[in-house]
Order: sequence, then structure tokens, then C-alpha cells
Amino acid sequence: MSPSLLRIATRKSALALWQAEHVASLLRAAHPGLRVELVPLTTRGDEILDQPLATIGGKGLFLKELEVAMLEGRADLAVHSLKDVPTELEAGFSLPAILPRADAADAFVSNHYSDVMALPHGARVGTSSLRRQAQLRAARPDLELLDLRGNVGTRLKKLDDGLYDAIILACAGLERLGLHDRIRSRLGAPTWLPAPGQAAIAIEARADQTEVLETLAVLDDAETRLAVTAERAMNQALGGSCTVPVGAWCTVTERGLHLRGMVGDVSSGRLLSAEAEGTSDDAVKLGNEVAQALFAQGAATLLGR
Ligand SMILES: NCc1[nH]cc(CCC(=O)O)c1CC(=O)O
Repeated sequence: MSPSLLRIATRKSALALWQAEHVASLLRAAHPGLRVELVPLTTRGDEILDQPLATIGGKGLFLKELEVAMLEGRADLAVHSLKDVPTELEAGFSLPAILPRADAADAFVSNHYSDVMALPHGARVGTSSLRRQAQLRAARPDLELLDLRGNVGTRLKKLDDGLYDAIILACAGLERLGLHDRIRSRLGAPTWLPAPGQAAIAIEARADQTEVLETLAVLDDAETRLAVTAERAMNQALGGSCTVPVGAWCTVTERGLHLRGMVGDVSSGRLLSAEAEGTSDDAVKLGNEVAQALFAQGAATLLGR
């Protein structure tokens, strides 16, 4: 029997709530008569705001409480930014739908400067992402890189308060929040790579809830799933999580998949990159191939392994 009510576990940040509401309206449109409600929850990742994510460690910092709600029957699904979802999902859960991807580029955001190259010598740039820090360091060894955590609104407020000359955010998040006009320039492939899975929204549910999974699967976008499967396979082969300087970007055409990967080093600004093409029937193999090419260039040293 298909469910008559679906409860969506979500974080309480403006971005998370937007994404959950977005999924709720897509579900209502796809299944007339279906009731959909939000269950807003606080996660550990939201509570610890004084430390860079890379230091706190622990995969799935933003997922745990939402998964517990599903296990305890307080929610039927959870909505996540795919880039916050660990490559290895918790046992007993699956991702029945990955939505069509938005703009996966990063955004250069500043009140005074138009892009990274226009920043004055020694300018202060805020981002806690090691991937963003490594790519900034590579382009501009002189910059002062400063930690910056919190949700999108908090980060913009700190920029506006003058704590930074510029910050780096995801274009997708800014667009979803109606903040497109804060984007001074796009940082995109091939010169700048996003996080694996960036700009894709993932729906998570319990693997044993067959009817729920079927109800959610109608929202899945096959092309986005292929691309992010390759990116996440590469990340996994590199032993990556969201706490290592790894970037990935896969495009899908009728000719097949094209994956580009990057591993960086924050202190030296050294970047390794590799790319390969593959067929759409083996996205995982393509991801492994690019990871191997990066290892052949010495990625293990940069990743501290
Ligand atoms: N780590 C926070 C986070 N998780 C997903 C996004 C952006 C939206 C997306 O990638 O789907 C953001 C904000 C940011 O990086 O600026």
C-alpha cells in the first residue's frame, strides 16, 4: 500500500528548510492526495559552530539525528545536500532519489572585489572548506585564508561585518535562498572544481520501507545520479570525506561520462588533477580510474596517507 502521509526530517537552516519544502512540493505534485509534512531537527553539525568541520571530523555530522528520527518512526525520509552525505551511507538506509542538479559552481562573494584575481595582496578570504582553501592557495599564494563556519546567512553577515574581504560559497545554495545577486563571479570547471555531489539534493529513506522508496523514486534524475555516482566513487577510492581537499566534476553527454578530479594541498597550494571518459553503464569504474590516476601522481602524500 502506498503511504498517505510522508514526514520529511530536515535540518533547520534556511537552506535545509528550502530544500525540504522543495521536495515536499515535488512529492505533492507527483502524488495527488499525498500529505507531506516537515519534521525540523537539530544535528551535531549545526550545534558545533566554533570549530572547522575538518577538525570535528566524524562522517555524517549532519545526518545522524535525521536517521535516528527515521529509525524511531518519527519521520519517513530525510532531505540532504548530497555533498554533506558520506560516500558510505549508514547501514539500513538508501538514497531512492537524487534530484536534477543545480549550478555546481562555487561562488566568489565580496562587497568590494569582482573575483579571486582582483583581490589585493594578502586579502582575507573566509572558507573552512579545505578544497576551497587549496584552490585559493594555488591561484593566489599571498591570500590570508580564514576559517568561516555557520549557515549561509551567518557567513554573509560576517562578510558584511567586514571580517573578510571575500568568502566562497556554493552558487546552488545562494540561488535557492534567492541570493543570486551576491555572486560576484562563478568559480567553475575545469579550473576550479566543486565538491563531489555539490548542487544535488538527495532523498534518504530506510532501505526496508519498500512502499516509501517507490513513492520517492519518481523524483530521481538518472543523469544526475550517474554524474554524482562517478564523483562519489572517486572520492571514496581516495578515502575521501567532506574533510579532505578533493574536488570532482562529472558531465554526462550522449557520448558518455567525463570525470575530472582534483586533490589539493592547503599549505603548499599544490593541485593534482586527472580526467577520464567512460560509458554510462559503469560510473563507479570511471571514478576509480580517475582516483588511480591521482594516486599515480602522488595523491596519497597530499591526503596524508
Ligand atoms: N556545507 C554546507 C552546504 N551544503 C550544501 C551547500 C550548498 C548547496 C549544495 O551544494 O547543494 C552548502 C553551503 C555552501 O557550501 O555554500
